[in-house]
Amino acid sequence: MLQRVISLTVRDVRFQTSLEQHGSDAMHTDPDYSAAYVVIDTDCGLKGFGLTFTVGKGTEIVVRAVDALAGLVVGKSLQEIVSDFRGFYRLLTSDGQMRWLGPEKGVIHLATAAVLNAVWDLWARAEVFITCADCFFRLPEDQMLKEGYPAYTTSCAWLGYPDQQLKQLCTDALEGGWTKFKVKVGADLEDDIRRCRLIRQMIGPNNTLMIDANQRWDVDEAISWVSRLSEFKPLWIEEPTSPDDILGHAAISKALAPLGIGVATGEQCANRVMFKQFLQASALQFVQIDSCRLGSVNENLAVLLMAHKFKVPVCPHAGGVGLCELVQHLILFDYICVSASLSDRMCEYVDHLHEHFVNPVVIQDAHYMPPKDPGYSCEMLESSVQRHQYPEGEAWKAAHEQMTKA
Ligand SMILES: C[C@H](O)[C@@H](O)[C@@H](O)[C@H](O)C(=O)O
Ligand SMILES: [Mg+2]
Repeated sequence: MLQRVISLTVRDVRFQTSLEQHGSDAMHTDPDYSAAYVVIDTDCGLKGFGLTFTVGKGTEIVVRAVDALAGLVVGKSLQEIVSDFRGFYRLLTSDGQMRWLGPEKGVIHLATAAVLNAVWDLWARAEVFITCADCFFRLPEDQMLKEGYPAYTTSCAWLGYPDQQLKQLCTDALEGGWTKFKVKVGADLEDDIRRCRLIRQMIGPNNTLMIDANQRWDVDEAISWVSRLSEFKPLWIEEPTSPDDILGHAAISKALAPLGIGVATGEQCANRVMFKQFLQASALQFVQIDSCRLGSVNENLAVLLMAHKFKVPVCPHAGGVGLCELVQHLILFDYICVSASLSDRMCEYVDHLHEHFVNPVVIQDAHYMPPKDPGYSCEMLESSVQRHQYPEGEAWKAAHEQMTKA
């Protein structure tokens, strides 16, 4: 058997996280964590699972884009794909007609990520992975197996959470061994001051605080707003302004450096070319790769190598639905094969929706423990997919009925 791809299906799967304000921030006030979920079937029965993350409406557009790319995958053998993976990547991103939709940005690139994530999953399941015998790689690998990769939590302080909930979640997280916390900011300065003060008081001076504005400000506004929050000693301000404004980020970085605050960005950084310029312009101090925004493992590896060259730490964006499951592979690769450093490095963790995965992430003592099952860890439980498929799944039918009653 050639492991030839015989079909590629994609489904629109959405979770009603907005009901309880999970995932809310200054720009995305009612996110329903969602995925365009891809399954690749091969002639030998082996399957590959992939997804890209979205926040609700519009997932159907990503689904259509995946459908449009499917013809480039179906009929190919896995061998044909991986023996020239660069060529295959270019086939998906450089189709003479479809590249007009990007190139390598927006909906079409999210779709590319979903497809390629499934191809990587298929490849990983097909191969018996050979552990690196080389003693340099061996050491970091053993360390990861024993201790795991350090994580930080964003789950305590979504923007829509009331103070009481924030306090409770923070207390629980501290008890659970968490030492690094991210707080959403950017909608109202007085609220931010109150919430940051509360969290800083609870976590004490030695734990780490990060703040995230999700692109809410102009450049000057970002500098003055964050300066007002500097007394709470955040390690970074994340996405202070438009994700495309490289020189704006450089100006913010320069202005905040004397306050000891770095700039982090990447969850909406369109592609490796943008990352290259961010790095060249000293516009970020923390690289936040994203497993679904960039073109899967292929493009993320390019960014990891560039970050290493520029000596900028990588702290991946995760959370959403399935992002933790995916990105743990990338950050482990970064540590074992590229950076071998944990200095200023940590991977985001968000405590939602893991129960819908066949092999959910394992967190121990605020660390990601290396996944043991073959593949890219984003196979969802079929029962969850069916229940949450939009709009026909039971979860959505029930929601719709409730809305029509009200
Ligand atoms: C809408 C989402 O929850 C975002 O708020 C989230 O990705 C966030 O920016 C993060 O850094 O985790
Ligand atoms: Mg963010």
